[in-house]
Amino acid sequence: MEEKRQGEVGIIDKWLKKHLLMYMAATRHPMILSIRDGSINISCFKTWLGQDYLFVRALVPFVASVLIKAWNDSDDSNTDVEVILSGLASLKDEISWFQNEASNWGVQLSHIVAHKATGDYCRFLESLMLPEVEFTISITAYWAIEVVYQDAFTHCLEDDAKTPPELQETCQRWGNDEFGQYCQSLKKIANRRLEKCSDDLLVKAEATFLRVLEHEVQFWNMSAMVEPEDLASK
Ligand SMILES: Cc1ncc(CNC=O)c(N)n1
Repeated sequence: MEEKRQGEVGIIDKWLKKHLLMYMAATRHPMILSIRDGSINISCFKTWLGQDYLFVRALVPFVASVLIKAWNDSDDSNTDVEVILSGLASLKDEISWFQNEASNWGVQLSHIVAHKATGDYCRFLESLMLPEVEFTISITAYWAIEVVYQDAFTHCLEDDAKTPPELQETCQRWGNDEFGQYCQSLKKIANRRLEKCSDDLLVKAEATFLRVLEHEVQFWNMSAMVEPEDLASK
């Protein structure tokens, strides 16, 4: 039987256990904890909003490249393509949400300049878009990118969280059940590919997972910095 027996852990769960500290650094970053306990400085949130808008726009061609790889090499490409396509489609809605949210907070998106962490992360996405990067690697990266936000923002919506009301909608964007299900679908595709790939590819995929976590930590670190113009106005 090829099917995994119930209770048997997949490769990704083994990685999560092995790299728990790194995973927690990305999903329980001080910036997330400050949203959850209500102590967040709103100018950090605004920095994050503008920079994440740039990141999400760069995510579109990356997800499109994952889609093409699913179409070309997946062993179960019908369902894989459908899953990835729904993620790609929802990015359109997400970009509109950023534009609307930015206007509500008085953040001028046309004036946003990428900080180093944003540029580094976008260049990493570009490197993964190259045709020679295998589908197994790119779907693993895609799952990791999504699950960090899903896990982090779900944490901000728990019963005992003191997330400020004006940030709840943001947390809902990534902390809702449907997005949780979506991340599970990506995880299933990635696990299926990882179970049957070569040892060499498995090592590469694990390193890619860790690099996503590092970029996520750097991205939160950057967001937690207050913009110079915000300091000047205090
Ligand atoms: C830096 C970063 N990582 C992951 C996500 C979540 N994916 C799409 O929205 C995001 N928005 N930003």
